[in-house]
Amino acid sequence: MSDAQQKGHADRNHSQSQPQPQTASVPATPIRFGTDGWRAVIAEEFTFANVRRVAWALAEHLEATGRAGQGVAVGYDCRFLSDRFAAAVASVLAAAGIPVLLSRSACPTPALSWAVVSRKLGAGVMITASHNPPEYNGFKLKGWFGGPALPEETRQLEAILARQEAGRAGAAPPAGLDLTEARRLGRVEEADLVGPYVQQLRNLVDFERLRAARLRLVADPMHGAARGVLADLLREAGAEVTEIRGEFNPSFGGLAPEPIARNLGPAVETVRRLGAQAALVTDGDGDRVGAVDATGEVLDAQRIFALLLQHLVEVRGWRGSVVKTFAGTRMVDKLAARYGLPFHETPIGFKHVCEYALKEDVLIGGEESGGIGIKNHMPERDGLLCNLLLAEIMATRGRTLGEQVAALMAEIGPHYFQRRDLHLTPEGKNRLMALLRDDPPARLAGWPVEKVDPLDGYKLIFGPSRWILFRASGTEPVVRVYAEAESPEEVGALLDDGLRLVESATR
Ligand SMILES: O=P(O)(O)OC[C@H]1O[C@H](O)[C@H](O)[C@@H](O)[C@@H]1O
Repeated sequence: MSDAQQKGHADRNHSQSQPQPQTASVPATPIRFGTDGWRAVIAEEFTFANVRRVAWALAEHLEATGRAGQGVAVGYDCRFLSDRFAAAVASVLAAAGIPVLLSRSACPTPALSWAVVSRKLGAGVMITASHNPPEYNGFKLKGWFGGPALPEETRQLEAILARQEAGRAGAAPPAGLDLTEARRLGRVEEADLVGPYVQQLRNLVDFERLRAARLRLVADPMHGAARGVLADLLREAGAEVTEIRGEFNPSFGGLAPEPIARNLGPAVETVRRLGAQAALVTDGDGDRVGAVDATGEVLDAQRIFALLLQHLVEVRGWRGSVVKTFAGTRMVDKLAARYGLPFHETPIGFKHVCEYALKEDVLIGGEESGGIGIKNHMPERDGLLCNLLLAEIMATRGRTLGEQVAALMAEIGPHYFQRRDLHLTPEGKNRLMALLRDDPPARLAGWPVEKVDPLDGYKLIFGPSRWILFRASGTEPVVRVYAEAESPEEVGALLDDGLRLVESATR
């Protein structure tokens, strides 16, 4: 990168002796990276001392992999103290002699990722707990390619953390360099990460087509890091936009910033009241997409994934393989087969999609949770880009999203989906998983189980269009039960019977 990086690199050898260790107790629970990064409750486990520990371990990891000199981008979302945690990360990395590009303001996660890719940095750190409730914060690690660090990399980082903690015997990690001093030494450079990212989105989306359509839209960033950014882009694209939940509000108005039906009441209400053509929604850090149709019905990410795949192939004429994680809809399998595209299914976590994107030409990769990434950008989810493409679909087809889904289902068959999140005790969770492993039911809701797939949790499969999956979340203390079938009633029946199974296993 810039001079700052160069200087920081040159200073690196002298820096190890500068930071002065402070004394503090060892964290009660070991720091673990879950489905995507380390998440914890603010002030309980997510403390400045622990954030510094993770940053210090990251510095060692980057030295070991030879990427330290390339520098690290550090960004943050709109959560409580996120800017301060990001500054703590920057100061520790700077103390280790690593050049840091620190975001000047809160930014969406894909903007941070784009900074890593476009400036060819060694890694990225995003302070965010994504879609989790307001009491959480987190540390997402991005690899040099912009996407979530691969499983092997997070394992190495955890191992370094464990070793450093054992060796440190109660002392806190170095406090880091004072930021003013770090800036003076050229080890920390502050920059606008949003502007260059917005420019990249302009290159990827058909703004002319959007301008001609003059859509009426609601933009709902859920008080998250895409606030202002998505709405401004849509306005630039000629849409008449009403932004809701765009104020800075680290308590997220009492709803978790996860774009699923139970949190989308305000978007549904606004679409209905204004007669808008859709609401386009992003999660707390802008890497997930959600939407509400003109009818006020929530469009889940399964349908969004299918619409985007269809658009990229049929309208853009793009090709490449299709990757979905384990809870993804069968619509995607069907479309990949219909278009003759290679198809892969992975465990949950976009890092697994990234593994494919790094070794082959992936057209689109995505998840039930709303994290979807496309080719010609970066191997990373991008909620803003997906929303702009949804607008592009409406503009191209001259239809609402709901009408486009209906047209698609008329071609490939009906697909309905629902997810329930259950708060079980750790023992309850273990008993449920043991039952599914050792003695899964032969039937559920009247359908015979054809296969049990243990790729991530346990998926009971009933033919080509019905399944139910039981799986422990890696980011929240819940067990998720996902089901897909041919009608909402069938999904309801599967979930009811699935929940009875959970009850009997955990009683
Ligand atoms: O179901 P969970 O383990 O909580 O994971 C849900 C999601 O969490 C994070 O957002 C990850 O980045 C995603 O890849 C994953 O799909």
